[in-house]
This record gives sequence, structure tokens and C-alpha cells, in this order.
Amino acid sequence: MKVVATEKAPKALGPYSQGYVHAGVLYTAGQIAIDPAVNDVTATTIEEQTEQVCKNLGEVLKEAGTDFAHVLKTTCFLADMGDFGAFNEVYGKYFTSKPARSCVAVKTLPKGVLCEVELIAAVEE
Ligand SMILES: C=C(N)C(=O)O
Repeated sequence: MKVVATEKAPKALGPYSQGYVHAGVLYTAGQIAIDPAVNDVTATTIEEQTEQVCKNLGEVLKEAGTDFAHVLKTTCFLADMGDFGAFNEVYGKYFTSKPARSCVAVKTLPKGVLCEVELIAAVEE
């Protein structure tokens, strides 16, 4: 089991890691739209926040030695299901292999953000 940690993605907000690799599989924490350069949420719209989330996940994937093409499953959390279409527009640019997915609306997310995404990906060994 190997912990994944990169300064190119936001630091954990609590007692968790950015990701773990075990048996050739990466499990990430949920990423929210924190810009790691300033350690804060600067994006405001669902489109901007989804971009930042995907960029953050891209850095965690890279650190683990894998990429978006190897993602098996994502779980997406939206603060408002009314954002579903706009979220999908940006999400679809990154997850072009269309991994399995669950998408749910939740009451609130950390730091009051609009979306959070976690994923499971294969890591070539
Ligand atoms: C942002 C998170 N992944 C968390 O608080 O668990």
C-alpha cells in the first residue's frame, strides 16, 4: 500500500490522504475546487470549479503514475443537481473514456463548493 502525495494538488483538509495505491489500483480522496497555488477556492462558477477539480485529480493521477484514460469509476457530488449539464460539459472533456460513475446531489460540501469528485483508477505495474 502506497500513499499518494503531491504539492501540485490541494493538501487534505482533514485526516485523510490525497490517495492510496494498493494492488495496482488508485483510490483518491474527493477533490474540491481548491487552487493549490493559493490553497483556497478562487473558482466561482460550476464550470470553473469543475475545471479546478479535474486539474487537481489530474495531478493526483500523475503522481500515482496513471492518467484519466485509466480511470475505472468516479463518484461525483453536486450541491445542486441543476448544475448537472454544465458539470458534465467540463467533466466530459477530461473523462473521455467515460468511466463508470455515480452522481448525487448533497446538502453541502466542504468550503461551500459546488462539486466534489473522487475516483478509482488502474495503475500499470
Ligand atoms: C474534501 C475532502 N475530500 C474531505 O473533506 O474529505
